[in-house]
Amino acid sequence: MPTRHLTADEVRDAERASGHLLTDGTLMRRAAHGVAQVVAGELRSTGGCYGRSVGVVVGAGDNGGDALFAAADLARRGVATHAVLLAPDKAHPAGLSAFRAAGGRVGDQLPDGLDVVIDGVVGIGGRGPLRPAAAEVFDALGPETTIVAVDLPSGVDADTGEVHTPAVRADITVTFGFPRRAHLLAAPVCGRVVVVDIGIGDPAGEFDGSSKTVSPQLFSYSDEDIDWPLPGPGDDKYTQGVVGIIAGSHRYPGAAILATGAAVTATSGMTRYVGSAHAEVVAHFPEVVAAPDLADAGRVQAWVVGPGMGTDDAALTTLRTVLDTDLPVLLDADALTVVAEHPELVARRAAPTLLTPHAGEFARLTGAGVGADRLAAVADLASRWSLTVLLKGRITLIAEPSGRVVGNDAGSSWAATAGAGDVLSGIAGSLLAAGRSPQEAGAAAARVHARAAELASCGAPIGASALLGALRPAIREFTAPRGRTRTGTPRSSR
Ligand SMILES: NC(=O)C1=CN([C@@H]2O[C@H](COP(=O)(O)OP(=O)(O)OC[C@H]3O[C@@H](n4cnc5c(N)ncnc54)[C@H](O)[C@@H]3O)[C@@H](O)[C@H]2O)[C@@H](O)CC1
Ligand SMILES: Nc1ncnc2c1ncn2[C@@H]1O[C@H](COP(=O)(O)OP(=O)(O)O)[C@@H](O)[C@H]1O
Ligand SMILES: [K+]
Repeated sequence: MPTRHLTADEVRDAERASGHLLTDGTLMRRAAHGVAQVVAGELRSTGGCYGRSVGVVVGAGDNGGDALFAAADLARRGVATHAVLLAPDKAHPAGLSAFRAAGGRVGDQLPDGLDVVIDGVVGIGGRGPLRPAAAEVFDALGPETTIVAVDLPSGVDADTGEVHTPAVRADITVTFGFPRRAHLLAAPVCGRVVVVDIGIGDPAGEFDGSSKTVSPQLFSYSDEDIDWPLPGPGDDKYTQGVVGIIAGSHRYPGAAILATGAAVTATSGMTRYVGSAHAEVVAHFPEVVAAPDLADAGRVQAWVVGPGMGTDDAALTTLRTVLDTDLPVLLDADALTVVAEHPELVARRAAPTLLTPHAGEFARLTGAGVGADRLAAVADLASRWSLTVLLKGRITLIAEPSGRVVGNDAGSSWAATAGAGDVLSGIAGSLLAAGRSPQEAGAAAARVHARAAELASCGAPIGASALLGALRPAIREFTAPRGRTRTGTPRSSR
């Protein structure tokens, strides 16, 4: 099941709906206990709790309350605890009493050599960057100290995921009930995210696209949510969807080879190529059925158009022809530049359409930069143009016109290399041809692409050819245990 990421307001609604659990402090005690459990687990994995030392940085709100109660819990387990109160008059009174009663010490700064420091500066009530006094405390920590953020790393916006400067960089983030948007949108500064059950329910329930639910809605997929198309006993080369790639040129064959190679690798069945790099493509991948002109291409179930195709009149004509069909079309790179000049090309399209811009192409399409709120920006374009938009980056966001957005954290940044986008377009195009919706195709492609980058890299820089080379082992991780159901029902139709 996809995981929904809530806004701060939705979290507050969920907490309020829990009634007395909020007002009598039960939620905070459960939250604090969850934080203490995670910190204790961390200490146990490196030698045990007793005699270890933990610091807490405490702000003016309930986030600081969570941190103080958690530290009190740890103090009772034999951990030496030290607190810095950033706003001494406003520190959570009951939390502070519990902390002192458990033997915790309060000072102006934290001692050196702490095992763990708990960030209880701000949570969902935080606005803007970490203030200087708090930044000073975190800057003084040595690299050996593990930072555990309560709810969110302070200085990170809960809803947009904007990482202000300065902001805490956490090793672990412990949150309550449901992940917030920032846990996905700002994943690289959250570290490992642990969601503790504190007994509250999702206020919006299942997303139904109705106007009562907030829009956009952000989801993330687990590996189990990826439904990769596999050939069945009744399949032949045509039944699984034929993808057509229009990319690259005789002078610049790279994009053609990378996109076509990715399509060949991603699914079984057939890949067609159209363009002046046909000879180079076939030399690399003899299984590709290639033609120089669109008129001779043969039938396909989805088109990928754009990487390295140029932006001249011929490109415009080709684009118009492809977009006039009722087939799914993925537009990338040069095709996006052309569409930015000619938005009428996609305006009346009813067939599935997927745009895959990076930030620069996105700015060309909208006339404005992506800005700090990437989620709002991508959802807005998808809704205004009534098509699916995949915004590339470390966190890839795939937005449908309905306001449903799927995000994928690549987990590493090795894919930030020239030509990696061509590979992504080939993967996503072949999934479109296999009948996946643009959002499903984009989400599955982004996930497998990111995994391939990690597998190819193993800690060293890679080029796009290496990423393509690791695509098959990456896909295998998503298909191996889930090829068959016990009743023979295809998974995609359940
Ligand atoms: N409401 C509840 O029942 C629960 C709340 N919980 C905790 O409570 C937090 C929310 O508490 P609050 O609403 O009190 O808000 P926070 O504690 O997140 O922050 C609000 C306080 O921080 C100050 N502040 C805002 N931005 C700042 C900045 N950049 N630097 C320094 N100070 C800043 C504000 O003036 C305000 O005093 C959650 O994130 C969670 O940790 C948990 O205990 C679970 C239950
Ligand atoms: N910092 C990053 N971390 C992880 N993945 C990234 C990062 N930057 C870019 N990517 C991914 O790498 C690919 C780059 O695509 P693109 O910018 O179109 O490159 P090109 O046009 O050279 O092929 C996309 O899949 C994108 O999501
Ligand atoms: K925090």
